[in-house]
Amino acid sequence: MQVKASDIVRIPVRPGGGRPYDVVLGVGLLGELAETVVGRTRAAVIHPGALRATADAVVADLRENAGVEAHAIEVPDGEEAKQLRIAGFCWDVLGRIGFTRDDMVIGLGGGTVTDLAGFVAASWLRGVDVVQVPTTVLGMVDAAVGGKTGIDIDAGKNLVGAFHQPLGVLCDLAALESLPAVEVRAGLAEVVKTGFIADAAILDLLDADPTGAAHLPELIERSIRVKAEVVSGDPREDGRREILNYGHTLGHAIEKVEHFSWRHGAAISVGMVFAAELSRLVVGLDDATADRHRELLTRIGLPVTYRDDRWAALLDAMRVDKKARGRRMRFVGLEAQGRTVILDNPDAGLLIAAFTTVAEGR
Ligand SMILES: NC(=O)c1ccc[n+]([C@@H]2O[C@H](COP(=O)([O-])OP(=O)(O)OC[C@H]3O[C@@H](n4cnc5c(N)ncnc54)[C@H](O)[C@@H]3O)[C@@H](O)[C@H]2O)c1
Ligand SMILES: O=C(O)C(=O)C[C@@H](O)[C@H](O)[C@H](O)COP(=O)(O)O
Ligand SMILES: [Zn+2]
Repeated sequence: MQVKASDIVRIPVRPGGGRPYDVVLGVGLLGELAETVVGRTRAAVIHPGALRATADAVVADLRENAGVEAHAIEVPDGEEAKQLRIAGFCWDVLGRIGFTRDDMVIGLGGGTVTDLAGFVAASWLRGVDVVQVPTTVLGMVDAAVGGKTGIDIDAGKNLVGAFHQPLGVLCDLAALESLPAVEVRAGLAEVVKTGFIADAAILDLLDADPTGAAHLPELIERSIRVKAEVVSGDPREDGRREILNYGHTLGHAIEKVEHFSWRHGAAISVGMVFAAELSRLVVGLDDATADRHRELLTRIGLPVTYRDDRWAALLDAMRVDKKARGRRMRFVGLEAQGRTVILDNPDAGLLIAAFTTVAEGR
């Protein structure tokens, strides 16, 4: 997708008592990376195969313009990267190249790679610096910002990880030119989430152009601003940050049941429709807002239904969601657009009723 944006925008993230950083958004920013590694001895650029050429260019730039010993670490595409085996491979490489505490990891790729690179940085020597360079819409608007890092295990999505804030986030909109449309749509799911939980203008922009093309820089900037504000106030998810999990309880369960073959954005699209229906049943979310979920996500081209024969497995998966406490399942719900509420231990019958509205016979 061709993206035009004239200015460079810096969005501050001030995570509690932690180190402040900026999310930098603009076109042609990769050159800024060298400045962030000057003075270090080594940098490791973790990237997927799809971005090999970009990673090679970054490595060459860091060697020539920052004078560091730069290494590319290629990992599998997509969710395959978020595996213990792949984290182990990255640790092995860091060990082999003698990576020390003042060296720097760079996560170059979509949300899967920024989650993995962040986790590798959080765990290597108990924590080294990471700069995130997201190259998907989803990575820019959500995954690379806020320091949630992690990997998947058989028991579920993101169950092993750490909070580890990056030193900075560089969103080069030029990267999106090679991003397939299906990945843009997946990223728009998190943008829609941000619209429903916080910024109504996002929903209006997407209503006007559900491809996102006409307003992509503005949609990305608005979403990052919301995420930056939320994680600044609650970096370790002690409370308000949970709102960013809207649609994720069922969404993550679908990802697990589908053995991580669904795109994250597609799964949380269904998850948001479910959360809206549950909100309609439990806290009286108005019909127009609830219906707007299905309408808008469908117009974007995201799924809003899921097979009806997996409810038991989905329930099991939802019980190990990170928001659960003891035997109580907890969901992020909506009382109205922009007004989130925790739905604490909803009645089992209401959960099934909400699921019925997204269930599709096989
Ligand atoms: N940590 C967080 O706060 C957070 C937030 C949201 C999502 N996530 C995680 O993010 C992941 C999803 O991220 P995603 O949607 O970016 O998927 P992804 O990382 O799998 O990227 C999608 C695909 O696009 C390719 N790609 C990436 N950039 C490209 C480019 N510029 N041009 C062409 N191809 C490119 C990738 O190789 C991959 O095949 C999930 O694992 C999800 O759990 C994390
Ligand atoms: O940043 C957050 O906080 C989020 O919840 C953002 C989500 O979009 C993202 O998918 C996140 O990885 C989910 O986290 P988890 O704690 O539910 O694994
Ligand atoms: Zn998400």
